[in-house]
Amino acid sequence: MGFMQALRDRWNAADSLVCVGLDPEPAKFPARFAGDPDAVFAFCRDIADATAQYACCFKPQIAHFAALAAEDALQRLVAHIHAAHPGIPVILDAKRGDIGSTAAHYAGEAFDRYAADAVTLNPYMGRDSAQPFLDRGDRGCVFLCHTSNPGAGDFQELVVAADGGACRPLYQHVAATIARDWNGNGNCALVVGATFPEELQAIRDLVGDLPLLVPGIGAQGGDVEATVRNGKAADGTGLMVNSSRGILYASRGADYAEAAAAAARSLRDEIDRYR
Ligand SMILES: O=C(O)c1cc(=O)[nH]c(=O)n1[C@@H]1O[C@H](COP(=O)(O)O)[C@@H](O)[C@H]1O
Repeated sequence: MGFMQALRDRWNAADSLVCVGLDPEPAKFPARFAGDPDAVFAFCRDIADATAQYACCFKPQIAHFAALAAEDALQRLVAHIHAAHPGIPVILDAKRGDIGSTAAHYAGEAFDRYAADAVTLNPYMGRDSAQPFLDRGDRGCVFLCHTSNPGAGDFQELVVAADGGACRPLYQHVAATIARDWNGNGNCALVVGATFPEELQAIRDLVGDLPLLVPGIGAQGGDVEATVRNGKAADGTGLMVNSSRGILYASRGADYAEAAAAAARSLRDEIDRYR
C-alpha cells in the first residue's frame, strides 16, 4: 500500500493527527542509557513503542543519526517500526534536493536503504530534482513550502511574478505548483510551520486536501488551536502535526516512555478539540 493511503487509513484508525518526531540527542537521554553503546536505537525504539497508539506517522530526522555515525540505528529503527507497528508510515526527514542523477541516489537512500515511506524534500532546485522521488508513486514526497524557522521569510515570502504575471509570495507559488503540476502520482505533501498560522491558512486554501506536515509546535512556540483551525482539510484530517522534543524529552527520569506517551496523547486530544 502506498504512503498516502497508509496515512489516510492511519488518520482514521488511530483517530490521531500526531506525527511523533524521532530526533535523538544523547545528552538529553535518561540516565539509564549512560554508557549504552546502542542507546540511540534503544531510546528511539522505546519512544516509538510507547507512542505508537497515538501516532499517525513517525518522523526520524536523519542528521540526528548521521552526526552520531548512527545510520545503522536509524535503519534498524525504521525496520522495527515497520515490524512492530505495521500501518504507521515513516517519514524520513532528510530535506533532500539535487540534480536528477544525484537525486536518484538520495531516493534510493531514503526508500530502499532506510525503507522510509516518505521523505522531506527541498523544492528549490526545481521539478527535475524532484522527479526521481515523484516517480516512486507508492512513496510520499513532502516538500518544504513555508518552514517554521524565523528566517523562513527571507526567501519564501518574497513576492514573485509567475503564472502569467500574477504576483504572490514564493511559498504560495510553490504550494500551487506542487499541488497542480507535480502531484500526478498523488504522492505529494507540503511542510508548513505551525509558527505561521496565517500562511498555513493561505496554503490550505490553495491545495485542497493535500496533506500538510506541520512542525513547530511546542519548543518552537507554534499554537495547536491555530494550526488545526487553519490547517485542517474539509474532512477534519489533512495534517501531520509534528512534535519532537516535546514528546521525546517529556521526562528524563525512569518514566521517560510513559511521559512520552502522555505527551503524545495530550497533543492528540488537544488537536481533536479543534478538528
Ligand atoms: O521538515 C521538517 O520536519 C521541519 C521543517 C520545518 O520547517 N521546521 C522544523 O522544525 N522541521 C523539523 O521538525 C522537527 C521539530 O522539532 P521540535 O521543535 O523539537 O518539535 C525537527 O526535526 C526539525 O528538523
